[in-house]
Amino acid sequence: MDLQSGFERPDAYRGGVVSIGNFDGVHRGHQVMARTVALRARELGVPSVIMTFDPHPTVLLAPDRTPPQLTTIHKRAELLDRCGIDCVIAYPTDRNLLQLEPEEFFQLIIRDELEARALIEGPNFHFGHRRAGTIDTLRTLCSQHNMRLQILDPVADDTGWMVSSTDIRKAIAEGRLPDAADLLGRPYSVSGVVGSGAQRGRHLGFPTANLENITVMLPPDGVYAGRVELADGPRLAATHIGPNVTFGELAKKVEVHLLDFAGDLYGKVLEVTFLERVRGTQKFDGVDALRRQMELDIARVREIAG
Ligand SMILES: Cc1cc2nc3c(=O)[nH]c(=O)nc-3n(C[C@H](O)[C@H](O)[C@H](O)COP(=O)(O)O)c2cc1C
Ligand SMILES: Nc1ncnc2c1ncn2[C@@H]1O[C@H](COP(=O)(O)OP(=O)(O)O)[C@@H](O)[C@H]1O
Repeated sequence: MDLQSGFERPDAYRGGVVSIGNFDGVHRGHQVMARTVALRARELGVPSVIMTFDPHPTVLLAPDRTPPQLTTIHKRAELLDRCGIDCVIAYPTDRNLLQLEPEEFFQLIIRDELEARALIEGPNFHFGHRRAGTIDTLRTLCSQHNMRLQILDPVADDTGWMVSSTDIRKAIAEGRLPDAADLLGRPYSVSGVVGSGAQRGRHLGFPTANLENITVMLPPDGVYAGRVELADGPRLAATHIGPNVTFGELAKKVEVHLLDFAGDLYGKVLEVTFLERVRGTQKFDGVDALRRQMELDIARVREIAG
């Protein structure tokens, strides 16, 4: 799969079946769209293309209202690849792009740059300056230019509600990780690079890999059951998010204790899933009390994730 920052290698995307959107989270609705794009492209023998934006347009338009991201651009590309997408364009959002009127966006991006053969979008697609372009605008422009357009039905959750990145963010913010997983079609996960901490974990009997450089949303402080995929197979993971209040620390950390594992993880990239919240962060009266609780946490992780 080809991940491009902007319009770098036109051969990989020109003349394809295209869908444009943020695709943050690549949730069940996005997956249906991406698979439909891939299927139509195979039928026509052309590339399947997703054009997305990195950063999210609201980073420029309303930085204080920018929602936390659910997926990095690399994770988005990986998940879209699994849906059969050939090329992901991560457009480095700039003011010029956001100023384009819907008709200009259609002409300059969809026709001149992408040379799209067909477009596939969801029912709430908007495009151009101030999101002025609607599905109706798009229908008119596509029929004027003889371009095929397919609008997909919304994908709903069990209660009939449309799956959305907003609801997934809400579920994660409230610690409802099983609900987030239902909407995503997989457990929520974050990736980080293992850095060094206070070197206390090994003395507690529970070494923890401290994950740094996490750029996506985190669930609320507390302990989580999950898994980590290592080169030699999966491991259960007890993850703590929050400050080590028992030791008088204030800095928020994300630390993963891998069950049934011993080895050096420094500098490695780990992706940890969050299956269920076990409890909140607590301040314990000393190391022994914390250790006893961590033993209970780990037993719980085995029940949930094992
Ligand atoms: C499963 C688990 C639960 C934890 N729960 C708490 C907690 O409730 N309160 C707290 O202060 N620290 C908690 N911690 C964090 C420990 O204090 C931390 O791992 C330890 O101080 C080691 O820090 P270090 O990695 O910087 O050496 C938890 C860690 C794990 C792995
Ligand atoms: N079961 C394990 N889970 C997590 N990390 C482990 C494990 N076994 C060994 N390690 C290694 O030990 C390090 C953590 O030890 P710790 O004493 O908590 O130090 P630090 O404070 O630097 O995180 C991890 O970064 C990893 O390299």
